[in-house]
Amino acid sequence: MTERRLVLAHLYPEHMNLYGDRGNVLALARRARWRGIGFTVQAVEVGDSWDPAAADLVFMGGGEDRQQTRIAADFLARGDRLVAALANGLPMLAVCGGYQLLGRYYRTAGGERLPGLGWFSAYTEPGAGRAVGDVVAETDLGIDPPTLVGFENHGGRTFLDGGDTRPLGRVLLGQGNNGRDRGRGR
Ligand SMILES: NC(=O)CC[C@H](N)C(=O)O
Repeated sequence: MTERRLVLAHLYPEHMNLYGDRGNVLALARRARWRGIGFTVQAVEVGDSWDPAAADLVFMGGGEDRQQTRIAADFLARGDRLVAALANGLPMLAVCGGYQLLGRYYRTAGGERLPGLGWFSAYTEPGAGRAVGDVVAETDLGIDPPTLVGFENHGGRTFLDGGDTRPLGRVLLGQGNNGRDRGRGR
């Protein structure tokens, strides 16, 4: 029998780990173990060579503006290959700062514009004050109950603006993408 094995690429674990985003990787590793699936985590930091096509899953966490600014150019340079792999069906979970940089751009609280990969049609502008606290969103993912529960901590307000980009859920509690349209994630 061939051994089943998943390779997860964890992008920028050193910088993009604002509030224990690494826990997502630990949960996936544990779930794989329960199912007898081998699980390898490949950490990818600024300057590391990495071929997205060799990964089965990609994870990227969030970061403060300073950390996000540190990794932004490196992430953008990986854009063509990563977007090609995503278009080819590679699943990616991106939290907050990682998610923001998959849109067209993220503007820091200090006004710097960090270009994103443009994988989906969205942009992020700084808001008045940080959105911090618990979030509950209702999803169409077909899960029972249909609610996702999490924690948010972001200064940026993300707006989905076209194409088939749809939010992950409708916010029942908290701010979500921008505090206005009730969307959360993508
Ligand atoms: N939680 C985060 O990843 C924060 C992302 C970004 N620096 C913001 O404040 O909006």
